[in-house]
Parts: sequence; structure tokens; C-alpha cells
Amino acid sequence: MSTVVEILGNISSADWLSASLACILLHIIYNVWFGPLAHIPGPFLAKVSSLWIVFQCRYTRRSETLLKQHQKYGNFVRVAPNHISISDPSALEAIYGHKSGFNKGPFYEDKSIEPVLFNTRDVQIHHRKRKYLSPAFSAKNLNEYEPYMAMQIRKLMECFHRRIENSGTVQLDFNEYWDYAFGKPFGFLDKERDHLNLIAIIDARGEVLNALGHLPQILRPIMKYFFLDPFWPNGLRATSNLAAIGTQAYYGRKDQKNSRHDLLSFLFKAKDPESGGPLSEKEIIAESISFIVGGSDTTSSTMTNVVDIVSRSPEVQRQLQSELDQAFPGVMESDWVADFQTANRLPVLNAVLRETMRFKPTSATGLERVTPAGGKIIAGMFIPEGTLVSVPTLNVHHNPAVFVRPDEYDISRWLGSDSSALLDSFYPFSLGPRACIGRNFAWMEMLKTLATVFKLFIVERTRTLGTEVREGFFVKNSECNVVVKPRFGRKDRT
Ligand code: HEM
Repeated sequence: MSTVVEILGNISSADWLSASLACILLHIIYNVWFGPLAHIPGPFLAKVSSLWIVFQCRYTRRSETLLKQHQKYGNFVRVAPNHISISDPSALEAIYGHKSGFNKGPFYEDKSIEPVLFNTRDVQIHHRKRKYLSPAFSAKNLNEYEPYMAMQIRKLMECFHRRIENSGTVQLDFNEYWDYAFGKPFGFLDKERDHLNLIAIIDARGEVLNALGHLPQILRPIMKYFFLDPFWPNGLRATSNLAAIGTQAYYGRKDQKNSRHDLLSFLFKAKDPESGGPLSEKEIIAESISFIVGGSDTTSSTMTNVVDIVSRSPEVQRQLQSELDQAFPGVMESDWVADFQTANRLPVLNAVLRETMRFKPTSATGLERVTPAGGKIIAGMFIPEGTLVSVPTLNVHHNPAVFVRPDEYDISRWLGSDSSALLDSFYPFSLGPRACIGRNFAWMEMLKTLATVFKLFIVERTRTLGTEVREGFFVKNSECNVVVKPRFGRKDRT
């Protein structure tokens, strides 16, 4: 023993350094030229280190970059030493489908918080949570939420009318207004401002967690001290701030459990499927924070995309409004909000929402999964067990073999008799056991809101240049400045 210590003691620091460099070099050579994924093409840096994908996320452009990388290298691209991005649509069912055996990858691991439905990697925990949360999204519960949604939409319309009253038209940033309106019961619409700075907090948190998820576990806790790039400490501070705001909101609501029929009121009443008792306070708080982000940022970003695109396309807006005028004829009462049943059967409205989610998906990224034991053949290629894989939604939605002229926004592709075939390659909410639990809720909220807005207002974009976006886990427009003009006088005031 003492001989080993003596030998180690005699090695100089220069030798230690050379040995470490040699190990790193050998590791790189193995990864790039000899490892089991060596035959898969991709940027050289991505084969060497996961820092390549971390940088794409850090600079909020992962999906945009991957779209180009797949155009350059084909259907399989190595995006990290142990991570393959696959853009073949047949990989979707094989990876994300029921019984595929692929589970969520280390990207989702967050040891600092209570696991939630969205991020838990444990199949049993996920099953238990999905069991008690699914009823919240049943058809019956959706019907009960509708009046609450209508109330929020009414408040939003009131805001527009108040601002329009003097000038006849109003300039506003839709990006922010949606955020005020949805899922965040913090009174933003009453105050007409985000007094908690919640929107900036959610954005910073989303961006940092998206990058952090690709770093090795060992580095994640120390990134809050990486002051060389404020992106990291600021984003991680935002994560703690959101937790504090969510916890405070929970305690604010706890004594008025039945004051509103929303998702939080459902969590208060939910029963643990194992014990039959109520959920723990810790679990309700964690899930409700997750709903604040997943349930409102997503719908508001998607509706902003619709407004951005439709406000730049007078012909699409004309088609949409002509359909809405037939379905909801005449001048509406001042408190009118479109009902879901009617909105849901309007072909142009549904085509506009679908085409927007195809063309510019809010969830554009490849969702990381781990290849199960024994490996799997995906889209004709053997993928060894333990390999991380993902299918980027943006690429699937821009696949020219399915969507003719994929880079053109064209609602007519959803209006033809053969359009249902396109649904097989349309996955804005993912699929399988980890598909979005809130997709019906989201569809209802978005159709109701968009039908109401476009029935009542003409919307014109003030920016002529392209729209800038930033991608965290979801893609968001940096702004959506528009001029809003009422289409009719208000019935109770004429
Ligand atoms: C346009 C709106 C929305 C989009 C595009 C969207 C998209 C997605 C996607 C792609 C996933 C899969 C994520 C993954 O595998 O990592 C997901 C999961 C999830 N979404 Fe949504 N979502 C939307 C609205 C909502 C709403 C309104 C809620 C709740 C009210 C919600 C709650 C969730 C939850 C809890 C999960 C995790 C499900 C699980 O793992 O079992 N989402 N969503």
C-alpha cells in the first residue's frame, strides 16, 4: 500500500496533466471514430462533447439549428456523443408510442424539486400521477371549465375595448396580453400589468432549464455560480422565484378552495390512488407550478403565433372572419364570447390553428428518450441500448414528403377531403403515454379565444420584418406588436 502511495507521490504535476490530457484525447478518439455511434454523421464538436447541444440551447436556437443539420446530414444526426436526433416520421410511433419501452432521459432529471407529472422519469410514479390527474381533463370537467375560460376571455376583450375607447384603434403586444389572460390567476388583467414580473421569470427559467438538461449531472448544481455568463445564475434564480410565487399563490388559494373552478381546485379535491387520501401539500404545489408554465405559456405562445401570422395575411383573415360571421351572425352583445361547440366545428378556424402549429410549433424540439435494454431498430437503423434519442417536431412538420411546400403557410392543406392523412404526421402535443395531458383543454381555450378575437377585431401587424423568436423548452415570439381595430360598434352602446 505504502509503495502505491510512494509511486503516486513521485508523479509530478506535469505528468498528471499529461496523463489527464491523454485520457481525454483517447476518449475523444473513441467517441468520434470507434464508438458504437461513430458511423452517424453530425457536427464534429457534437461527437466530442455535449457542449455543442448546450450551446444551441443556451443561444435559444436548438430547433432552428437542428432543422438545418438534418438538411445537411440526413435523417440521423449525432447531436451529442450519446444522443441521436432522428427526423424520420416513422420514428415517432417507435419511440414515443405506447409500449415502445423508451422512457424520458436525463434531460428531465431535476433533483432540486419534487417530481411532477411532466418531468418524472419513473414509470410507476408517472402512472400514479397520470391516474389521479386524468379526470381533470375529462369531457365533463372541460365543460365545467368553459365558463371560467369565458370569464377570462371577457376580461381580455374588456381590456382591448377600454384601450380602444378613446383612440378608435389600439397598439398592443399580443405576446404579453395572452400571458396576462391565461392560467395565471394573479389578477394581471385587472391590474393590466404583470406586477410579479412572472412572464420574464418563466421565460428565463424555461431557457436555462432547457440548456441545463444537456449538462452532466455533476455540473448542474454549480451553474448558479457561473457568473461569467449571467444567463445561468439569472435563469436559476428565476427558477427559485417561480417556486416562491407558486407556493404563495397556493397558500392564497388554500382557504378559498371552491372560489373558482380551475385546475387548482381540482388538485385540492384529487385523491391519491394509493392511499385514497388527499394529495400532499408538497405535491399540489409542485404540480400547480408546473401547470402555470405548461398550461399557460404554451397556449399563449401558440395564439401569439396565430395572431402574428394572420395579422400579416389579409386573405387568411378575410376567410376566417367570413366563416365567423356566418357562424356567429350580427353584432354581438358586449359580453359575448364564442362557445366551444360552435367554434370546434368551423373548418377555417381549425385549419388556421392546425397550420400554425404545423408551420411554427410551440413545442418544436426533439423530446429526449432513452433506448431500452437490447437496443431497438428505429427507421431502419439499429440504436444501441442506453443511447439518447429524440425526434424534432419542427422537422417532422416540415417534411416535404408529407407536407407539400412545407415552408409555405397554407391553410388549404387542411381543408381538402384528403387532409385527415396529414394528421398521421402532425404531433404538436407529442404522442403515447407522455403526450400532453392538457391538449383538449388547450384546444378549447385557443379556439374560443381566437374565434372571439377575430369576430370582434381586425388585427394588423405593425412590424414588417420577420418575427424574432427565442426557444427555451417552448418557442416564443419576442414580441407581437399589432394595431387592433373593432369590427363593430358594441351592441349595448349603439
Ligand atoms: C398549445 C398548447 C400546448 C402544447 C403545444 C403542449 C405540448 C406538450 C408536449 C409536446 C408535451 C410532451 C412533453 C415531453 O414529452 O417532454 C406536453 C406534456 C404535458 N403538457 Fe402540454 N402542451 C400544451 C398545453 C398544455 C396545457 C393547457 C396543459 C395543462 C393545463 C398542459 C400540461 C401538460 C403536462 C402536465 C404534460 C406532461 C404529461 C405527461 O408526461 O404525462 N399542456 N405538452
